[in-house]
Amino acid sequence: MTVYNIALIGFGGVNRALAGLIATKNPQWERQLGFQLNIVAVSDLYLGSVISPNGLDPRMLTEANFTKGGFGQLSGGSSEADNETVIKLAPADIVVEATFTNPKDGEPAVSHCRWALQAGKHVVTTNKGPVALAAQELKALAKSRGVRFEYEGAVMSGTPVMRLADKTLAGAEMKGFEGILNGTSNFVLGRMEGGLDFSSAVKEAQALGYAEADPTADVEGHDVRLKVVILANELLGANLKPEDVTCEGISRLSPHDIETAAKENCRWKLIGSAARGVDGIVVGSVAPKRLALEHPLAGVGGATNAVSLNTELLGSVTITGPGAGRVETAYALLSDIVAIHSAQPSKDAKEAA
Ligand SMILES: NC(=O)c1ccc[n+]([C@@H]2O[C@H](COP(=O)([O-])OP(=O)(O)OC[C@H]3O[C@@H](n4cnc5c(N)ncnc54)[C@H](O)[C@@H]3O)[C@@H](O)[C@H]2O)c1
Ligand SMILES: N[C@@H](CCO)C(=O)O
Repeated sequence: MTVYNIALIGFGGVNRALAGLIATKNPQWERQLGFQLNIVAVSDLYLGSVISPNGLDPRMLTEANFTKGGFGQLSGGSSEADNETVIKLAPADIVVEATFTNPKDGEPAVSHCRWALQAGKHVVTTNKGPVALAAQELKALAKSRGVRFEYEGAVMSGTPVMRLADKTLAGAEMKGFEGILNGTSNFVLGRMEGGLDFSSAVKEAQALGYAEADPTADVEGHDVRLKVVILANELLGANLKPEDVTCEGISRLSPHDIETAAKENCRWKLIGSAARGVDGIVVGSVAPKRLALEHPLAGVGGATNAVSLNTELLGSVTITGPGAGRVETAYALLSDIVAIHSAQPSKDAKEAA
């Protein structure tokens, strides 16, 4: 049986949900996917760090109500988060990075990924910072160490937009994309259309686990800007940086704007897009747009995301699905591990060699 030892960096909504899935689904994964996951370390800014080479009980991790520094009570634990030691020294095959997204320089998550890859460990992450700001460096580093850097959950949560484009639409010649790429702002717009005020709607999105630690990133469009950068660089071969993408969020839309649009059979949506111009240059933008109700993106509600990929050979292909959520995003991490598993000879075979 293949068992991947994993180290969780960050133990908030997403990594906790992954631990919860491990607690119940390992036997099923062994049958259906050919592997089980074993958590050998966790490090969290608030809770501290713990390394346990034989593995930690995932149920205990998710059900214990740890308070600040609580990992210090566990065998092999410390009340301080020593990410560097955990990443470099824990006997993990895969480091799962799910700390806060830092839209400015991606740190400390970029360093977390770098340390792991340098140590010959695969990295799976839902953190947009390292992917938007350092993907080229981290992909090259992974290649040089014979490991993988996977990040499907950085855009559209567990909805597989990047693998769809990379694998299933290979050769279709991508020209651009446009879509709803932030679950929180889409949820907020829908709740405001239902009469709720802006800040109550944001609070609901936070309680449901959709929002960033600082929800300003969601409602001011900064989160979508990172996703536009990621998709433009991945799908269109661009080399965009966040400052190359114009950005306006939804915070300036008033209840009156939303009401007026509804009366005129329209709906506001926060749209992220990028396209290659005739000069070959890729241009990206984030802005609220008033869409007629017949527009394919107008009916996308709640935290659901949708993106239409404009291809040369197939025309427009739209993928829609969850754009945020704890379990939905934990699924993205699982899908990354499935990709790692599929791409390499079995761990058992390597050990036998
Ligand atoms: N929640 C979603 O729907 C979703 C979807 C896609 C991507 N993401 C991304 O996934 C990541 C995790 O999301 P989440 O919802 O679990 O966030 P969260 O805020 O619930 O959890 C983040 C955790 O990371 C810990 N942390 C922060 N900085 C740290 C550091 N330097 N070292 C160790 N621990 C640190 C925090 O204490 C917290 O427990 C974020 O980058 C987010 O942008 C989230
Ligand atoms: N805060 C983000 C999470 C997914 O990246 C959103 O609401 O879409």
